[in-house]
Order: sequence, then C-alpha cells, then structure tokens
Amino acid sequence: MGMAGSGKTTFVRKLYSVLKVMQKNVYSINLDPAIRKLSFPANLDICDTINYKKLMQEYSLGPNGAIVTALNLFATKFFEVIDLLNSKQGIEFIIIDTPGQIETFSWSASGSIITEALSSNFPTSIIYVVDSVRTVNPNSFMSNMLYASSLYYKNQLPIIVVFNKTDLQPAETCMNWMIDFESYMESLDGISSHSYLANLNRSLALVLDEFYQDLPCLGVSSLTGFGFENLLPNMHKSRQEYISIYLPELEKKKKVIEENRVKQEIQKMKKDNEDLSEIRKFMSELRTVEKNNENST
Ligand SMILES: Nc1nc2c(ncn2[C@@H]2O[C@H](COP(=O)(O)OP(=O)(O)OP(=O)(O)O)[C@@H](O)[C@H]2O)c(=O)[nH]1
Repeated sequence: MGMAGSGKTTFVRKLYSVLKVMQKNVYSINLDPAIRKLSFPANLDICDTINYKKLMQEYSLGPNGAIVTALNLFATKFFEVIDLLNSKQGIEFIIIDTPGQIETFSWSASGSIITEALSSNFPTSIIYVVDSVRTVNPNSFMSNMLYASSLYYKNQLPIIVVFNKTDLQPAETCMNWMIDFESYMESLDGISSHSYLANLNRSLALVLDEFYQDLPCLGVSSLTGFGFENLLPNMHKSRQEYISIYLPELEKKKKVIEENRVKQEIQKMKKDNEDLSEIRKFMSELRTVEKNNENST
C-alpha cells in the first residue's frame, strides 16, 4: 500500500522479478481496477473480471466511486480467491498491488474484507511504500507516517515502511527523523516554525515516537533494485512476528466474532420462539371465538 504515485506498482514489479531470479514460487495479484497497462505479470488480475470503464459509464460513477464499486464486486468473490490460493501447491510468496487511491482500499469495507480474508489464511504483512522525493518535506513525511500508523493500528498486522525512489533522494534524512526526534524538530524550524501545521507536526511527532520503535524501515529503488536484498530478511521477520504475535490475537478476535454470532443466533431463535408463542396464543383465541360463534348459531 502507499499514497498515489509512491511507486507501488513499480515496487511490486521489482519484488516479483527479484523473487523470480531467486527461483521462488511467487503468485501475484493486481487489485487496482483502474490500472491502464499492467507492468508486472499478474497471476490474478481484477481487470480480467471487472471492466472499470464500463462500470463508470453504466452507473455514472466518478473514478474513485468506480474503484470502490469494482473492489466491492471483487470482495464478494474473494473467498473463492482464497480457495484458489489454498489449492495451489508450493506458493512461497503472494504479492498484491493495491489501487492508486489508497483510501479506496485501506478505508473501505471491501479492503477490510480482503485484508481479513488474507490475514486469517496466510501470514500477511503490509509493505507501506513511501515516495522519498516528496517525503523529504517534513510535513509530507508526517502525513505519510500518520497514514502508515493508521494502517498498522487498523489492520493489526506487521508493517514494513519502504522509502522508495532512493535513486533520486536518499532515505537517510527521513529514517533519521524516526530515531532522532530533535532532528525532526529542527527540520520543522527550518521551514515554518510558527505555523499551525508545524505545531501540529511537533505534537504528532511525540505521539508517533512509540510507533517508530522497532518499526522496520528501509530505503529502496524500485527502478534500480537497490535495497531489495535488505527487504527479504525484513519480510521473513514479519512472517515470524505474524505467527508469534499477530496470529494469536487474530484467533482470539475470530473466537469473539464466532461467540457473538452464536449469541445472536440464540437471540434470534428466542425471538422466533416468542413470535411463535404469540401466534399460538392468537390462534387459540381465534379458535375459541369460532367455537362460541358456532354454539350461538
Ligand atoms: N526514479 C524512480 N522512479 C520511480 C521509482 N519507483 C517508481 N517510480 C516512478 O514513479 C511513478 C509512479 O510509479 P507507480 O509504480 O505507477 O506508482 P503507484 O504508486 O503504483 O501509482 P498509482 O497506482 O497510480 O498511485 C512512475 O513514473 C514510476 O516510473 C523509483 O524507485 N525510482
């Protein structure tokens, strides 16, 4: 996941080719219905089943509305995708590219359904792709980090922050801001020390300090391949964390959901029984009235 234009698709393409060169068994999925030309070989492509342009025309939708609708349609079939993935032998990596407009996936019902379906079946982690060129501005850096933290706390899955495009802008400045609070404060002083935004970002930096602790982050270039050798150990670490920390939590959550579902069903059955006894009472009254009427005639 990542903000529009951060380089998600280019990153997926590079990761796919790096894994293929290592002779890994990779399965790739494109979930961006609005992509014009797919630049990586996708085993499964949302565009094969959903025609984004047609959706816009038929339902008079704007670009984002059509992405959300396409994802909704796809989400209804996602359990079949999970069955398909489970039936494949020997898959080591499943890489998924998400739509350009991040909120259409990260804050939509369909995005949650897809993420939950994946994470309850496979060790799952989020790779959050950041555009290093834009993020060298401390305000843009803060919006990116807020987004990354909201994804982390919402999904409760391991997350790796990848500063992309390091061939144009090294990631060190941003990565240093995460470990050295003072250096981030100084960068804000440099651009807009008394603005509301700078003050807000100072407070947010304090809040995010805990999020930054132990957060795996690294710089890569999806064009040149720089840094990808450091990505794989991070992905393995995320997998281990998923199994030891996140999976037990997911299972607890699943148990609570299941218990609630059973409780709801019991409630419904009780309600049905009550309705039934009301009907019985009514029928018996009706029969008495009928009998009285018969007697009087
Ligand atoms: N120099 C450089 N350019 C990159 C890199 N990664 C991506 N780009 C460029 O950034 C632009 C956007 O890349 P995409 O991969 O389409 O980004 P995206 O996040 O998938 O875009 P949307 O899905 O449209 O939001 C393209 O012009 C890419 O060539 C990189 O590591 N270095």
